Order: sequence, then structure tokens, then C-alpha cells
Amino acid sequence: MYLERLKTTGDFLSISREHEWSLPSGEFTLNNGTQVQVLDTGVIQFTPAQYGNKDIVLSSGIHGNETAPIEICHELIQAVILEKLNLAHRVLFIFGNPASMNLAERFVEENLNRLFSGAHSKGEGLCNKERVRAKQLESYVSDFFNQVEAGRYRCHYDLHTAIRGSKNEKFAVYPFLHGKPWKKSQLQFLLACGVNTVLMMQSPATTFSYFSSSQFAADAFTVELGQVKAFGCNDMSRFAEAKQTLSALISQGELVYGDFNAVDYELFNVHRTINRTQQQFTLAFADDVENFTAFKQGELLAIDGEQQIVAEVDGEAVIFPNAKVAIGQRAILTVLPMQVDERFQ
Ligand SMILES: O=C(O)CCC(=O)N[C@@H](CCC(=O)O)C(=O)O
Ligand SMILES: [Zn+2]
Repeated sequence: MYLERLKTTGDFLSISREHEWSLPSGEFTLNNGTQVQVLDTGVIQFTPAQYGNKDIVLSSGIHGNETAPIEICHELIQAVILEKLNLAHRVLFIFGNPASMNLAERFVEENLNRLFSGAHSKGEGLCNKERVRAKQLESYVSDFFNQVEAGRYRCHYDLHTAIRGSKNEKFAVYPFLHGKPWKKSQLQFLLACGVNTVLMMQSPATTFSYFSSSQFAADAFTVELGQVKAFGCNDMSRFAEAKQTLSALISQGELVYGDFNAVDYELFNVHRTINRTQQQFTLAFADDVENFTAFKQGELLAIDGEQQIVAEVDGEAVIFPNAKVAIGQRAILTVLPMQVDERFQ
């Protein structure tokens, strides 16, 4: 049984990577009273003996080759199990796709981060391990939030890295809130993580962060920390603030920020999503063109079959351009700068 090894090493990441798609559940209690429950491979829940009012989900490795956040979460989990970090709140850590970590790939068969909010079960006859995993992850998150009394504070930070370089190295995606106000306190939290750039989505999505935001009213974000690198090849000093702030989030009753200052942030409204619809799909710019590169109105962005897709307005900037996505999926997100206004509370 892996539990003895987990107790002595705290290395839940290695155990998860050795059990790519499932791991028998098990539990134990730390000397400080924190209950440790392994729910599945990559899924570990911590319940302090006396816990505060926050229910916190930290996920990473939803894409297997996005290693910096996996390394951060690995170290946090290890610190908790080895009792170097005392938790103040209930926390659910998720390593999303251990099998794709072992391949050093984004996914094995299908992009896990397009399979939430029930998308795992759409498309008749379609079944694969990522679909099964998405459904399981939904139920772990759902149980985690629902196991305790209603009305508690919920958050979910789904940690990723971008495929391309980015003019803004760290940025977050604020899922569509269906007209609810964006929270300044969340911008402050992200800033404390070293993330000053936030994109406001304008429509529902099948991502993990949208799932927690829409179904559980959690403060949920996709957070992009740097660029894809192999395990061990990240300059972790670039993510020190993120690790420190996440550690504080789970170990301190409340986080305290300085005054909110709009000039600290670079905010972007999502202008449109460009989907790949045809087999023949090419981007009109090179692989080293970074996220947040702005185009002039009329400049060519992509060719989708016969259709030329051009920038609609001056300053339309590209995020996550990827010509290799499956047909029907997002190939580019475009954004325009925006300011803090009355829609932020
Ligand atoms: O750099 C890229 O092309 C992708 C990085 C990544 O995985 N981003 C997430 C964003 C999810 C969201 O829109 O909230 C993804 O594409 O799944
Ligand atoms: Zn990702």
C-alpha cells in the first residue's frame, strides 16, 4: 500500500504518476490532527481538525506538460504532509492528468480542459480516459464543496502554463460570470500571486474553472504561470510570489491586501473566440509570436479552410493561438484592453 510511503515522503506527485488513471482511496491523520484523504490518483483532500470558513481547490496538471504549477502544488502537498505547513482551511489538491505528465504531453487522447460541465458525456459513443477523468474530477469537486454546510466561501485556482511565450508572463482567465460583478478582492489576490493581467471571458466554457465558478459560485480562475517546460526545468524564482500566496491562502485565516489600485492591473475583455472549423487551418503568424501581441485592423490572423480571418479592430491581441486544436475547438482567443469600472466590486 502506498500510504506508508506517502506519510514518510509526502510525495503524492510520484505516487500519482505511478498510478496513471486510478489509485485506491486511503486515509490517515497527521499528528497535528489534519485528516488526509486520498480520493484517487492525483486527488488528495486535507481537513484540519479545526477548519476555517474557506473551501479551497487547487488544481494543476490538467494539461500534463504544464509543469511549474504541478511543482508548486507538489511542494505544498509535501509541506502539509510532513507538517511543515499547518492548514487553516479545507483544501482539495488535484493533479489532473498524471498519464499525460508521463508522456510530457498536453493530453493523452482529448483535451481534458474542454470536457467539464458535462461535456465529457456529449457526443454519442465517445468515450476515453480523459472523459472518464473529467467526470470523476467533477464529482470530487462537487463532493468537496457539498460535504460541508452551505454558505461557506469557495474558491478554485486551476493552475496552467501557456504553450507560447507571453508579453505578460503571468495572467489569469476570469470565467464568464453571467453578469455578476468581477471582484476587486480577487484581482488583489492574483496580484499578490504576481499576476497583474486578467482576461474577462464573455461566454460559458467547458473549462474546469468555469465549472467551479458556474456550478458552485466559487471564485474560480484559470491561472497561467509562465510557459510550458519539462519537469525540473522551470525557473521557480519567477513563481515565488504565487507559491507564497497560495501557501498563505491555505494556511492563514484571512489574507490582507493593501489598498486596491486600478493602475496595478492590465485587464482585457475577450473580444471573440476563433474556432478551427476546417481540416486546413493555418495561423498567419510565426510560432514565436507571443500571447498579447496586438494586430492592426485588417491584418490576417488565420486561414480556416477558404476563410481568411482578419483583425476586426486595431489593437486586437491574440491569446492561446494554436492551429493544432481539434476541429470545432478554440484556436485563438482575441482580447482588447479594458479598465476597471462599475462592473467591478
Ligand atoms: O497556451 C495555450 O495555448 C493554452 C494554455 C492553457 O491550457 N490554457 C487554458 C485556458 C483555459 C481557459 O480559457 O480558462 C486552456 O486552453 O485550457
Ligand atoms: Zn493548460
